[in-house]
Amino acid sequence: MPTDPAPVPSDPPVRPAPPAPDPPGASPAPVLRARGLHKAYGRHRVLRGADLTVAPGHLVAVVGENGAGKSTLLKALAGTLALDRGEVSLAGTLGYCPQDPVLSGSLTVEQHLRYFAAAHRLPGPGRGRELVRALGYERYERTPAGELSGGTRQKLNLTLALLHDPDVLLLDEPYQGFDWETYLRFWDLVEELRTRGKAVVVITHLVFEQDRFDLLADLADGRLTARAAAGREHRRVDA
Ligand SMILES: Nc1ncnc2c1ncn2[C@@H]1O[C@H](COP(=O)(O)OP(=O)(O)OP(=O)(O)O)[C@@H](O)[C@H]1O
Repeated sequence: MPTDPAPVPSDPPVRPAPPAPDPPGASPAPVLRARGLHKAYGRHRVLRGADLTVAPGHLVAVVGENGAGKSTLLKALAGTLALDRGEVSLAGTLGYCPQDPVLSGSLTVEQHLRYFAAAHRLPGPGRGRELVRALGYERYERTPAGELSGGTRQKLNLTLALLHDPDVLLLDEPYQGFDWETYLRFWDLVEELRTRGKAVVVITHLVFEQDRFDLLADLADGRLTARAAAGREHRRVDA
């Protein structure tokens, strides 16, 4: 009688190979990449093929004339505005601080921290309280947002964007209304994020601050070009 063939041992499960480490000197993979962004409002073509690549730990300034489309670009990167064409890819979590704070006037600062912490499934408002202290407005924790000054509302706006410690932070003129002390605290905070490998994209008009940034991306005619330190040479920012 023929005997059953011996069972063939099955192949060991195939595991995906771990990602190869970056070779020394190689640039890290981008955490945010935008390609060929197009956006028109009616017949007004605001973005016309804008490209942007942001590496972890990089601080990028988006500059440009009033009406150049900087806020439109940031909304498109944040995914809050539908593009006509183009692609945005994000490798990580996102925090977005729009120009106009989206706060509930009747809720206190503390209540905002709690609600947003719950929305992000954080264990509690601990990180929010740290940020409130870092930006120096802890005396307003029990004040309803509707009674805060413009600058303090902006601090709360920034705190909420940072609450979940995002990998990429998009800031639309974040320091409008900040006093000098808060402005300095803001930059300390950004430096701390950067040293932890977080990427930060800031719309700014403060071009005298250019030494702070890894890249100064100039938006004109719907496209971004990198402004060299001397402010003269331009190249595309999709390297
Ligand atoms: N929802 C909208 N509908 C129609 N036009 C719009 C809309 N939002 C922006 N625009 C127009 O698109 C252009 C770009 O606006 P955007 O706010 O993106 O510019 P910006 O560079 O951020 O300006 P600023 O420096 O003044 O803040 C402007 O001409 C603006 O009037």
